[in-house]
Amino acid sequence: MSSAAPVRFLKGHGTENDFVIIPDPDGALDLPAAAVARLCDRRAGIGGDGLLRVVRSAAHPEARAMAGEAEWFMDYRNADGSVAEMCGNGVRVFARHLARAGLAEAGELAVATRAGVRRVHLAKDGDVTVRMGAARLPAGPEPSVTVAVGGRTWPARNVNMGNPHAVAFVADLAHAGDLRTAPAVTPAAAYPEGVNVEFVVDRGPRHVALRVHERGSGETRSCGTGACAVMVAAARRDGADPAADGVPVTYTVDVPGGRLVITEHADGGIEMTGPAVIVAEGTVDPALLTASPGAGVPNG
Ligand SMILES: N[C@@H](CCC[C@H](N)C(=O)O)C(=O)O
Repeated sequence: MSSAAPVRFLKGHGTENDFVIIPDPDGALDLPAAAVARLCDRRAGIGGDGLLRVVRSAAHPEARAMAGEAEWFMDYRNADGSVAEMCGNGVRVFARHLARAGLAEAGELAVATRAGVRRVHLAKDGDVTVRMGAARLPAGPEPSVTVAVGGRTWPARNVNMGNPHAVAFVADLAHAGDLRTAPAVTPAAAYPEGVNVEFVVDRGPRHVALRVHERGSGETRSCGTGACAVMVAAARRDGADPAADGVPVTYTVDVPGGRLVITEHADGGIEMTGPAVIVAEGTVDPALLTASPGAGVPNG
């Protein structure tokens, strides 16, 4: 262990989309992309699909304007260290951590994210519900982008949940292959900041299942924003549009790591319910945050 003070962490997941949680209330930690990637490394670090830094909104330049509405800012990073606007599973786990740590009351809670303030409802135990905001997608029922893996291509819907998604309905989830590399999405100009790609099959009426390749993380066991994007794409495909019909619609979305239940309301707002679990906590050797790439962390 290096002589600098150890850094506290927790580990949590939502439908097995797993996160390193770093409490940093005053925004005092230097967390460059390389340090985040080392913390998320599953062999040489703690391991996670992403990292949730827990910072007071007032202490973070990107969140200061939201401080009156939401005391805490979810500074979300992907496993490669890149910054993302929003993480749907992450925000449930973030809220669970706040309540468990006595930093927020169970019940209604606002969390600042780069995509804006998200309202969370959590009981002491059990599932957590998040108001995810409205989806943004091109008008009309037609897919506007194409996803390709191996020799196969599919039409896909461009759905923005604060972060970008391409949703492709496929005959079999196995057709997505091993997803070790990112699927090709065209036109690339539709996603100047990169894209998360969801592959979807039907499981029954208003019930679908997905696999996802996440921007900055690779294939994960779940993606909350992705599941919301899938729900909206499935609803439009099925002829349902609550903002136009005035009738809310609910889908069950199975992910490799569990199940999410998602409702689109008549005001366009999307509500997602799913689990959020903290599984461990401890301290990290601060050398992990400063080690040069490939150097590893010295023992002792
Ligand atoms: N797993 C998250 C999404 C995390 C961000 C994503 N990889 C991106 O870069 O947009 C979720 O649960 O929504």
